[in-house]
Amino acid sequence: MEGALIARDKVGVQDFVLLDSHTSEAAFLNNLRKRYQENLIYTYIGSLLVSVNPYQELDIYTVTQMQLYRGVNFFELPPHLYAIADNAYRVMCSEYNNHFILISGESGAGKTEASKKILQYYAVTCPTTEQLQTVRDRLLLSNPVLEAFGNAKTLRNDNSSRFGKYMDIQFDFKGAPVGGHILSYLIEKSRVVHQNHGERNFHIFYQLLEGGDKDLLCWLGLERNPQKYTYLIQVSGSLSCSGIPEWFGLERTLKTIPFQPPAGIAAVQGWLCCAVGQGGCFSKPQMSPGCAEVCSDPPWCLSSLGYLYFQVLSPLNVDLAFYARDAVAKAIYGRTFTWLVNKINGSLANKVGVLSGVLNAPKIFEQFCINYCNEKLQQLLIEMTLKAEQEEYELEGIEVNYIFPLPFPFELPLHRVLLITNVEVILLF
Ligand SMILES: Nc1ncnc2c1ncn2[C@@H]1O[C@H](COP(=O)(O)OP(=O)(O)OP(=O)(O)O)[C@@H](O)[C@H]1O
Repeated sequence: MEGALIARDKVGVQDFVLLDSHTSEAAFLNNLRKRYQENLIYTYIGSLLVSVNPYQELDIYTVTQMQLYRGVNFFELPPHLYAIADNAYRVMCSEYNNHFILISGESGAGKTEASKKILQYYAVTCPTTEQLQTVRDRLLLSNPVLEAFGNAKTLRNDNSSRFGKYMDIQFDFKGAPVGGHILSYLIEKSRVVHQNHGERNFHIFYQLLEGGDKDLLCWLGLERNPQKYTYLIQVSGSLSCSGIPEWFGLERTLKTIPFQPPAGIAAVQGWLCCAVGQGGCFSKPQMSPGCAEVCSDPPWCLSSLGYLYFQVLSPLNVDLAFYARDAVAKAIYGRTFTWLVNKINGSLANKVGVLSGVLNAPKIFEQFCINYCNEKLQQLLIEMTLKAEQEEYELEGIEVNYIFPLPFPFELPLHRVLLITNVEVILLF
């Protein structure tokens, strides 16, 4: 008995609602710390799961673990992401309604990893046929592609998603995954032309230059040395891809999804031609003072975009021409990303139409929109948990201090608005 109590004390409580002093922040953090020290990274708050990033590989995501959680009642086993995934899936199958899993947290908290683990769980545990395996594989493979083009090293996370992702997985009446589709929003296009000190541009550029074979780079008119490219050398640290999936893996994935290899990377090259040296802008002595020519070298652009060749003579000074060059680079990248998401959606053989949107906005406004979107999702979560509880109390005649509804967006402390960078949503239907 004593041994059991010590063990319980050592790992705290599995569900925060069981904490004696459940309103104390210190007790909450203490419980989280105790469990984290024992590599217990998951704790429930009722049906919500709190996760702490372990920053190390834990032996809790094996197929055996997946089988263990499959079809088991929520609270019968220790808290786990698989329990959440399984519960959403089973309720969807039994009640024939849609479910979503909302994953939110600050940058580097582990949202992307969590969404990948949920997808892996469904890939392993859901019934499937040989034909449906293609959809399943493509769903899993879409991640490395999106990460290559949509993730970058930031000060908080070496593999930070610089876009919001809303993914849905469609199941048939037997519960087999038959399709999916991804909505990406607010790709951080400003990153292609400017990165903060210590941060990097999107992974794809470094991957391509580091791993692409000589013939490919030659065909694309690119040089291996990233120092040649203005947009890639604003970082202070290493330009290599350590810790990030390398080019070879990505190339294999692109073929599986499948992409036409030349088309898949052509737009990247189109963007890089904007980034060469001082960019495509230079002053022409024979032009009147203050004039600059913004020029895209015909062979590069023709081969990259197939049809786009432009030569603009305009009375711009060098600064304005650089500004225009950056705008073109951002537009190309934004469109590339949209195209990529559309392509992935097409390959997922979904029955509903493809939805994909990437907004074009200056950097601060971009961040504002991301925060606004996150706060809206957070509000939805509060609505669906606290409000539902309050209504139940009311029905049962239990007195309660009302904390909902609260006016949006002022109900949340400001630090929260600043810290959250994106939210992952997985919808099951
Ligand atoms: N469950 C986990 N097990 C082991 N390592 C993890 C886990 N979750 C996250 N990590 C580590 O933390 C890093 C950051 O996690 P992740 O990229 O998922 O954060 P994020 O919340 O999606 O961040 P961002 O908002 O910046 O995209 C991962 O690259 C991985 O190294």
